[in-house]
Amino acid sequence: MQLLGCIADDFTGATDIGAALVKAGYRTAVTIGHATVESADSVDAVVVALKTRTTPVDDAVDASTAAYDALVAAGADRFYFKYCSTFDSTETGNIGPVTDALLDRTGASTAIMVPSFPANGRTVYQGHLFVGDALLSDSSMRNHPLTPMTDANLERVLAPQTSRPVRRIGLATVRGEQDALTAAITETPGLVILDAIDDSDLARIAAATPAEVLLTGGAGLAAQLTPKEPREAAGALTPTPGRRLVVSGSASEATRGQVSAASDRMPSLHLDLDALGERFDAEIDRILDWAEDHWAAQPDAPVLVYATGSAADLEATATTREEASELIEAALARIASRGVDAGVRQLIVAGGETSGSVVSALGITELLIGPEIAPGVVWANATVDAGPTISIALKSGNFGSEDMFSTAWEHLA
Ligand SMILES: Nc1ncnc2c1ncn2[C@@H]1O[C@H](COP(=O)(O)OP(=O)(O)O)[C@@H](O)[C@H]1O
Ligand SMILES: O=C(O)[C@@H](O)C(=O)COP(=O)(O)O
Repeated sequence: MQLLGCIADDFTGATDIGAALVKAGYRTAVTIGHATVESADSVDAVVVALKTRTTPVDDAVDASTAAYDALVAAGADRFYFKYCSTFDSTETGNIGPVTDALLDRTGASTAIMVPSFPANGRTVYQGHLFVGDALLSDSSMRNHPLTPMTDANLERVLAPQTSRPVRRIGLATVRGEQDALTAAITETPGLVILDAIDDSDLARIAAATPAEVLLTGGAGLAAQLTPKEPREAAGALTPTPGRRLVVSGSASEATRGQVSAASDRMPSLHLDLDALGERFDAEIDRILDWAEDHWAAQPDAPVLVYATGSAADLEATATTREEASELIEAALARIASRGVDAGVRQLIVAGGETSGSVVSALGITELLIGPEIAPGVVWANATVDAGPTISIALKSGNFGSEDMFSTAWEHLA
């Protein structure tokens, strides 16, 4: 038996890697933050979705090692720590500390660090992470509300987060002889950052990395792994008919473009943080009444509730960013859950942290991966609080085409 155990540091990342593994031919289960992996016997990979990207280091380490233990109990014998393709982290973690803890737990001496995701424009060259044609530090990630990324040099970002040596392997070695690449990966213990600028680089890295080395990175590398017995990629899901809702807590550039495109095409409501801060419950009631009017008038049309439409919104509140972000996540989680009570069966959630809050509020424990909407974004089916099944798409901040809030529904058909 060979079961790949993946630990994802946020929920959008979990569906991102789940989709990549399904495409690579793995039968894959995505479980939400809980330790029992019920379907392990019938799958080739299990992804445990955590919400540890921005939690305190100790909490992230505890949750990740608990997930690791559950995966071992389920029979996993190879491990993958999935973090963001833009290496989202703070000065203290959590990429370095979680990698260290997983190395301690597995007994492996080496971890490869491979955030590249070429299909979404994330590439690593000379140890520097690019987003499209810009260095990470010149991309919109520089202004992320929770994990601003102001340095594209991955060695410099990672070194303060880990107690182990950090080194890197350049593109010439990645593109050279496989044996030499394997030797370069394993020659000394530590965390090894690898250059990769297209999928064939990732395929070479996947092929050259021995099974005992801890895999870490974005979903791009996962798409190049090969299961023992490759299966056909997942087919279409059976969508549940019902109302459609988009909740967006993401402040990322791509989401802002999607919000702006959607405002011309569907009823859209911008969260009023001051009103939420002063009278949370009454404001949620008002938003649900507003949505109900639109659903009643046009049952198939989606409605959008969003936190940030422009970069200026990030500065516009009287509260601190942390308070604003907590308020937004709480509000969108409540709106999604009240929406499901009101008949929403097709739901898009934009933002990784936001997805964590919404999925937890809905009591979802497992996601069944379905059709792709865009690279890294998929529909999944999930049971809400042991009640209705809904189709849900967890959209990472910077993924998806500009019109996806109005076109994603077509992929469910
Ligand atoms: N206008 C705003 N002011 C403060 N925080 C915000 C604002 N808009 C969004 N946020 C917060 O920023 C975070 C965005 O993170 P996330 O949901 O992961 O989105 P992304 O996938 O774009 O990174 C969330 O915690 C959200 O509540
Ligand atoms: O690897 C990626 O880029 C995504 O899977 C991801 O983790 C994105 O995070 P959010 O932008 O916070 O959704």
